[in-house]
Amino acid sequence: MTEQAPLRIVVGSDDAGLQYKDALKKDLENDPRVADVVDVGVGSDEHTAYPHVAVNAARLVAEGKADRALLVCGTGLGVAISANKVPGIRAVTAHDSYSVERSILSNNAQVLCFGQRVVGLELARKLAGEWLGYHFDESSASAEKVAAISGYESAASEVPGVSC
Ligand SMILES: O=C[C@H](O)[C@H](O)COP(=O)(O)O
Repeated sequence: MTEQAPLRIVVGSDDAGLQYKDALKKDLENDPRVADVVDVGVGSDEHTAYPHVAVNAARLVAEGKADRALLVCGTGLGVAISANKVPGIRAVTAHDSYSVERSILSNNAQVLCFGQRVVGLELARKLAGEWLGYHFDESSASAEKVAAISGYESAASEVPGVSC
């Protein structure tokens, strides 16, 4: 297996995901597979709504300033929907081991989202640890399908009013 470069990770949450975000951040900071952790908020006593935090995090990934983002809100849904508005970003919500694995190996998703009101903290920590161990294989059969997603994205931005 090829040696993987340590990952640069962005973490973010709204106030509903703050406790998990801080716990996961601590784990990531202590993980040798992680080179750097950037926290885009929220901090305690901060109430920025999830779309702003998620888009800020996703933009760092899209701009190449980070490799992946780990986002938390109440359900993990709002942060994923918001992050997916950033061109080039594939964000998923996943609360089970198989989906977390496939989010990387099938979908090359750069953004993983958890719901603090949905999944237990220890499971979220375990899943985040597993997530770090997966890397997309550009020579796999999945690569063509991921490229097709990107193709639809550029087609939609080039053709005004496209509906399919
Ligand atoms: O998806 C949204 C999140 O769960 C958020 O934390 C809570 O959003 P709400 O306050 O609009 O329910």
